[in-house]
Amino acid sequence: AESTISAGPSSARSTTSSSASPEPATAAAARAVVALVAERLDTAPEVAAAKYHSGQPVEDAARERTVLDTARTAAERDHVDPDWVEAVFADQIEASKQAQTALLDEWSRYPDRAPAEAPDLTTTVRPTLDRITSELVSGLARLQDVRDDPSCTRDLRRAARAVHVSDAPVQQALPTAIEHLCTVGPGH
Ligand SMILES: C=C(O[C@@H]1C=C(C(=O)O)C=C[C@H]1O)C(=O)O
Repeated sequence: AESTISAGPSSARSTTSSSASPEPATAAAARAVVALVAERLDTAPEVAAAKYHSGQPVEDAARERTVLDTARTAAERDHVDPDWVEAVFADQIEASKQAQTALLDEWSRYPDRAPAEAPDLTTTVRPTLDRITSELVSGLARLQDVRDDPSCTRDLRRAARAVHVSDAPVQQALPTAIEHLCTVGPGH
């Protein structure tokens, strides 16, 4: 049956279309970015495992510079604010080190909880991180348009609460990882 649009008052069409609201776009962009942030942070146990077995320190300043430079270059290519992208990636690095430090501390106190094996950092984990870098910059290109919206922080927190990560030290580092994603709210 064809629907007929009656001119009666009960079916009066609203002059404001629901698609005019910025909210859904903000929520969707926030969810996509938080999923990538969580995926990146969830590599911390593997990175920590590699370092536990190799004895390498958590911090690798040269690698950090490479990560930040790669993110900046991708931002410029995708027309995203490079300073914002660099600040967001600095948070990702900080959050990863926070989770790694907590895990290594736990494993040194309770060696039976330490992973028996570790993936290779250079050939396995870092290539994964590099793939996420480019995906995250694309996600930030979408979030950029709504990062000033008052709803950005709320949508981000909501997405962060709903996201699943592997363990408590990773979960605890999430607030650090989302700190500068929106231009209003925490950190501003
Ligand atoms: C993840 C690592 O640990 C630290 C965190 C980094 C990151 O999040 O990209 C980079 C270098 C390290 O300071 C790593 O060594 O690859």
